Amino acid sequence: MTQSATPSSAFARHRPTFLPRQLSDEELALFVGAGQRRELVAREMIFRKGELGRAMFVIESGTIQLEFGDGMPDKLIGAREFFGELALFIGNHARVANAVAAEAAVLRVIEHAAFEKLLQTEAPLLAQFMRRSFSYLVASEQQLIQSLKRRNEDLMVTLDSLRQTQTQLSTAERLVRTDELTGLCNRRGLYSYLEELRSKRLPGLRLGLLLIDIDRFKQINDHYGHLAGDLTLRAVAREVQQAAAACDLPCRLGGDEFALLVQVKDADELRSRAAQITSGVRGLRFHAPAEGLTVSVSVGGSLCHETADWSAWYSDSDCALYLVKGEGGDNHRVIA
Ligand SMILES: Nc1nc2c(ncn2[C@@H]2O[C@H](COP(=O)(O)OP(=O)(O)OP(=O)(O)O)[C@@H](O)[C@H]2O)c(=O)[nH]1
Repeated sequence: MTQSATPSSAFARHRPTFLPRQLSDEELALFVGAGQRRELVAREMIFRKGELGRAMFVIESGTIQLEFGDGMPDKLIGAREFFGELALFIGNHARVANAVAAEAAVLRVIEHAAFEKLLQTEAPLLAQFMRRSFSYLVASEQQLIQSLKRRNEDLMVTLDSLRQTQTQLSTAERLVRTDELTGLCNRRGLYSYLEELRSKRLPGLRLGLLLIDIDRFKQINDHYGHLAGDLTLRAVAREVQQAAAACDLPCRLGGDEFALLVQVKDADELRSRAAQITSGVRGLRFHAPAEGLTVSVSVGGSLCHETADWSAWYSDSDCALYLVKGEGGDNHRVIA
């Protein structure tokens, strides 16, 4: 490919693509003879995108920059090349790019009337010129379609990786709120649940809090080992989970302490949930390494005052739990 005139240093930095569109000696002579000479200084505008054109241009010397915009790369064209020909082929054609002198240049401007005249006197040469010109335009369109396809593919890949990141983020967010050992919500999960509690309330139901603490859990660890302790925590977590309805939140607050935040009709329903947990845990049976182990829990509960907050609810239920522990555990007590 023969390159056009050297672009100025400003253009060398963001050098656009060169495209071969050089006229033959005969075509050049024809257009130089028929066109008006126009001299341009660097950065002089020839036409703007969207303007209706009625002339084509042949470059005798210098470099012209075609700026298509919309993220398309600019083109630099030079001596013996031409541009703006669609205005003559189609008539009143809106320019598809800005044309600006990249450096001082000399053009031949072929107006509509001059072109019509050439069509009559130099038909074979013009037919050859037009054929070549159309082939070039078709090739450019195909190039454009290819580049749009590539851009579309790149966009799909970016979208895909964004979706993956989104999934990873929501997985990470879920993990941060989940207790690893039992799969229940952890304290952080409980706090974010409390922030949205208002939107989760069901009409006509009271809020109740049960605190569940495993009795003498340290002894279980000491006697049966830490693994058996973990099995116990998982088994108790399942019992707490089973006592929860869809609108309730079972969670592990830490160590051997669990909580169940429920929405119930009254204190009796809260008591029956507490009883379900104590009897469920009492009935647990284990395989090795916790064979022979029996477990019990103490459950303290209270109905939550609507105007109070978590720390007040916790403190009320903890008082009830303290009473059960003081009486030897394996029981429940609900303060209404
Ligand atoms: N296996 C196991 N043990 C844990 C875990 N987290 C805390 N613990 C143990 O749980 C025990 C809790 O002991 P305490 O707070 O004295 O409670 P307790 O022995 O149940 O005493 P009471 O509540 O008064 O009956 C400690 O020995 C902790 O090391 C855990 O994730 N796995």
